Amino acid sequence: MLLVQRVVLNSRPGTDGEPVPGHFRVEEAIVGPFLKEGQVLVRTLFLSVDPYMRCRMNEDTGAEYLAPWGLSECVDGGGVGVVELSRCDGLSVDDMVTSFNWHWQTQCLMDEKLLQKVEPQLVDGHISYFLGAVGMPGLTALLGVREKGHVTDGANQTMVVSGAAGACGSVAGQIGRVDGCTRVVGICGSDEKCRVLVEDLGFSAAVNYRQGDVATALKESCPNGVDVYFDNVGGPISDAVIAQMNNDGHVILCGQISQYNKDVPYPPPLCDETREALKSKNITRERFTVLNYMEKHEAGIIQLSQWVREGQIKVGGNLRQIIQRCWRR
Ligand SMILES: NC(=O)C1=CN([C@@H]2O[C@H](COP(=O)(O)OP(=O)(O)OC[C@H]3O[C@@H](n4cnc5c(N)ncnc54)[C@H](OP(=O)(O)O)[C@@H]3O)[C@@H](O)[C@H]2O)C=CC1
Ligand SMILES: CCCCCC(=O)/C=C/[C@@H]1[C@@H](C/C=C\CCCC(=O)O)[C@@H](O)C[C@H]1O
Repeated sequence: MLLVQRVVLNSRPGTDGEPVPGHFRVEEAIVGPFLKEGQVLVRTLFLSVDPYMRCRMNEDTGAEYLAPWGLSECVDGGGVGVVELSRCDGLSVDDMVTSFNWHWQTQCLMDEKLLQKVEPQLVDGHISYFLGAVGMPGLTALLGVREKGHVTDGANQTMVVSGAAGACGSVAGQIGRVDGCTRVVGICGSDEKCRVLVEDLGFSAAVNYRQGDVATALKESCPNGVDVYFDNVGGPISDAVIAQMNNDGHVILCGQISQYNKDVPYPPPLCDETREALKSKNITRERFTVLNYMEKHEAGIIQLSQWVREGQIKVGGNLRQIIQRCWRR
C-alpha cells in the first residue's frame, strides 16, 4: 500500500463565481495494495491547468463531452508521468505516458486504456511539452488553423489571435506564419507578453488589451483589415476584432475564456452588431473541438514535434500555466 497526496474539489464557485484556491484541498490517501491485470502504477511528473477545467467545477459543465468534477473527489485532467509498476503487455517500467484523465495525485493506479505512451526523444526530453505545444493545446492550434482557418499561402492574409500568449494562441499564431499569412497579430494582457510574442515567437505585432483602446491599436497593426481570427477569448475583444474583419473572412471559434465565469451557454450569445457583421460580410464562424479530430492527432504530434525541434515553432515556456512541480515519492 502507498500513501499519496492528492487534490480534491472542496466546493464549487457557482456558475458566476471566480475560482479561488479554497475551492480545492490537498489530502492524503491510500493507493493499492493490488495492481489488477491491465493496470499500471504511475508517478505524476507534470499536470496541466486548462481553461475548460473552470467548466468542470460546475455541477453542469455545459458541454456534453465534459464531466463535472465530483465534490471531495480527486480532480483530473491532462498529465504526464512515468510507469513504476506494470501488469500490462503494452507498458513497461520507466515508460513515459500521458492521459486526458490524469488524477491530480502523486502516484496513481491507471488502466492501460486511458494512457498513451509518449517518446521523450520527440521533444528532446522536455516531456512537459506533451501537455503544451506538442500536446492537446498544440493540436488545437494546428487543427484549428488547418480545419477552420482557410489560410492560403500567397493570399496576403492577416491573422489575429486572441489569448495569443497562451498555450493554444502562441502556437496558432506561429502556425499562421508558417502556413503563409503575411501578418500575424496577437492580443494579450501585458507588455511583457507582447514583447515575447514579437521578439521571441515572430508575431508581426501585439496588442495589450489592458492598455488603451483595442480597436485603435488593431487598426494600426492590421492596416489591410483581418482575414482570419483565431478566437480564444470571446466577449468585447472578439467584437472589436470581428468589426475589423474583411469580407469572406474566417473566425476559428476555439474558446471563449472571458465568459467562463458567467452563467451563459457555450458558445455565449453574440451582440447584435457582431452577429450582423458576420452575416453582412459573409464571415464563417464554426465551432472547433480538437476531440473531434482524433484520427489526425498522431500525425499532428509528429508535425508539431518536428517544428519544435527545428526551431520553427518556439515554446513559450514561461507563458504556460503548467504546474511544474515535480512530485516526489
Ligand atoms: N476548442 C478546443 O478544442 C479547445 C479549446 N480551448 C480553448 O482555447 C482557449 C485557450 O486555451 P489555452 O491556450 O490552453 O489557455 P491558457 O491558459 O494557456 O491561456 C489562456 C489565456 O487567456 C487569457 N485570458 C484569460 N481571461 C481572459 C479574459 N477575461 N479576457 C481576455 N483574455 C483572457 C489569459 O492571458 P492574458 O493574461 O494575456 O489575457 C490566459 O493566459 C480557451 O478558451 C480554451 O477553452 C483549449 C483547448 C481545446
Ligand atoms: C464549455 C467549455 C468549452 C471549453 C472549450 C475547451 O477548452 C475545450 C477543451 C477540450 C478539452 C477537454 C478535455 C477532456 C475531455 C474529457 C474530460 C472529461 O470530462 O472526462 C481537451 O482535452 C480537448 C478540448 O476539446
